[in-house]
Amino acid sequence: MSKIRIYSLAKDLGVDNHKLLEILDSLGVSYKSVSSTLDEDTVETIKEILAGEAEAGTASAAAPDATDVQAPAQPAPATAAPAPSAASTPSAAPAQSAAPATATLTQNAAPAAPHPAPSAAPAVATQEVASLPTTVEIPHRAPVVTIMGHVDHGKTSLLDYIRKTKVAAKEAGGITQHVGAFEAKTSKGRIVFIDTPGHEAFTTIRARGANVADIAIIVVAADDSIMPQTREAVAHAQAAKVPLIVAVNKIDLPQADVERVKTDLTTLNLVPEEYGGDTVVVPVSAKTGEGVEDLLEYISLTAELEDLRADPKGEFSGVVIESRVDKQAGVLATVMVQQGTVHVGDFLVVGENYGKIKAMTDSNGERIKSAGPSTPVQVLGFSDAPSSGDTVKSAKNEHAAREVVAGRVDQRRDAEDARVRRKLSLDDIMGPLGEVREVNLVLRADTQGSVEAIQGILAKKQSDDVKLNVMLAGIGAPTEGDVLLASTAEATILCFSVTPSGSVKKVADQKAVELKSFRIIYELIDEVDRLIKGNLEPVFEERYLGRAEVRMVIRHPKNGNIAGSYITDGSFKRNAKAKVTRGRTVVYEGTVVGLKRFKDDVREVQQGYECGINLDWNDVQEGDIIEASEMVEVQQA
Ligand SMILES: Nc1nc2c(ncn2[C@@H]2O[C@H](COP(=O)(O)OP(=O)(O)OP(=O)(O)O)[C@@H](O)[C@H]2O)c(=O)[nH]1
Repeated sequence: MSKIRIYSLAKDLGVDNHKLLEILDSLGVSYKSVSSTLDEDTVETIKEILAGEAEAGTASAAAPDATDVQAPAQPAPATAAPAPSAASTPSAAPAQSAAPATATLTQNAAPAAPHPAPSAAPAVATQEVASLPTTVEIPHRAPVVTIMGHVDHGKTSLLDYIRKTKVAAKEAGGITQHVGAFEAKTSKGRIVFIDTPGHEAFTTIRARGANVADIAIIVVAADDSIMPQTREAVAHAQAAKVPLIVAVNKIDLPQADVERVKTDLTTLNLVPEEYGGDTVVVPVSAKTGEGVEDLLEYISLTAELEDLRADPKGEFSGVVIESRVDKQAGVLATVMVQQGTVHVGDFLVVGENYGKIKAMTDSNGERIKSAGPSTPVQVLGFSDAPSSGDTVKSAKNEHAAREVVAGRVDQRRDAEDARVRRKLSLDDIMGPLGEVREVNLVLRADTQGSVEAIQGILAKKQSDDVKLNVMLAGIGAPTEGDVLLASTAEATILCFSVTPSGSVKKVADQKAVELKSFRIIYELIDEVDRLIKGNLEPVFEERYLGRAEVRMVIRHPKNGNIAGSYITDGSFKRNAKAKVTRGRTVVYEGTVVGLKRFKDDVREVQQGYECGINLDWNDVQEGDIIEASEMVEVQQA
């Protein structure tokens, strides 16, 4: 017998994937995903364990106890893991979010109740899980998937095929509007596809701090293999830390070469499972539909492992996917519900605007009254079009919505003011101590050879303190996509022997992304050194400034006691550190908060002059010696 994947074995044995993962955990067998393969010995051991459990189950069935209450009275058909089939009726499939233990049990199968994440999962026996109260658990939600890939590799066709076969056809006369997302019903539950260009899901939306996609499908045409935008798509998915599945499309073409794609994927550090890695590669044809069911099943399996949950009863929050202004209807915004439930009539706040939902439609264009997690809805009711990636919250009433908006306006103004006034404190400059700093880079060069050479040098520059992350390394001039990636990941774009176009430079400027071009490799390396240094924690040392003798104490009605002093050595500066000694004892350490010459505030006073020193301390006495010093950054080699 050859190796078998975990999910295939689960299907063969009629048990839940999580059940198998629990057994593997208890056996100490490591796996990366449900599509990891198992060897023959492990399969035999699993079968023995399950047989043992079945026997024990039969015995306990004879003498039922409290944990068996959920077992069906009649033997049920094996529906726990239906084989993917285009013929399966969508309505028969329990929605993933409707997870309560309503699924019929097979003899060993766990109910379709929410499962704990496999890594965190103690090996709880199936029947114990069945007896746990499901009410305390946050229900599962449907996965949100985005499809990305190189131009013409078939993203739109694949989405269209899924939409055509998996979305209930609209009633005649109904108008289906483009809302940027749709829901597919599969034999494994609901899957939500975002059909805005994948880049947007990962750049515009992520740049605003929201993450809308749970899983990325990277489409690669089997006759073309890895292309520049494939690399970009992979980099985006990796930067967003979402699991990715590779769909090798166009396998119906005679020149299709799936094996070549698999080999090429390894150059992106994506090692297909067949080669011992953990990248799921699914051959499909958007034209004939071959493999599409498998792809949907892999999406569901990945979602199951991700253990995606959201509370429909929790506080509502969502993300704007897209918005447009309709001449007749007004502002139409597509919002992905992430938490809680949104209702017609609710007040929503987005950015510095709010609105009351006048009407809501689902992705089929049907009017709906409410929507729960992982549901894309088109909302009518905003007065201004919100931007993609904006977070949407609800407010109790109009008054509360206004208050939230007013608070945000204030906050923005304060932040703007602060940016103008900002002076860095030592803590700001130094940041948290002892952390490994990361320098994110996007690398563009003229040839594969240059890319590899630069990457080789960069690898040697890493240290315990600084990690260099090359988010994307590609051949050719940087693209706007690179800039968006760099902006989200706070990366610097380094170009070697390639020239960025004017439009790319403009976007980089707008997004405040550093874009630097080099013709000499050592200059590029010098820049990397500078970036590394910029990331090193600066070292400061205290440097002596001067000394003053307190000759009289001046009582000031507002500023307290001021030390009328004579600078005997060096100089004094405002904001310098101050140390006061009386005899041999240090009586005060603080800051020179003010310096005066006669009635004027001054920044600095030199040796030989008299001045008033305000220490923001009232106990200064005649005869005290004040010493001033300042913190200076030490240049590191
Ligand atoms: N033979 C074959 N052709 C396909 C398949 N999928 C897509 N195509 C064709 O490939 C071309 C590009 O497909 P699209 O779906 O527009 O590709 P895309 O990736 O969405 O392209 P952009 O939106 O331009 O980035 C079209 O002519 C499709 O008909 C497939 O599975 N088999």
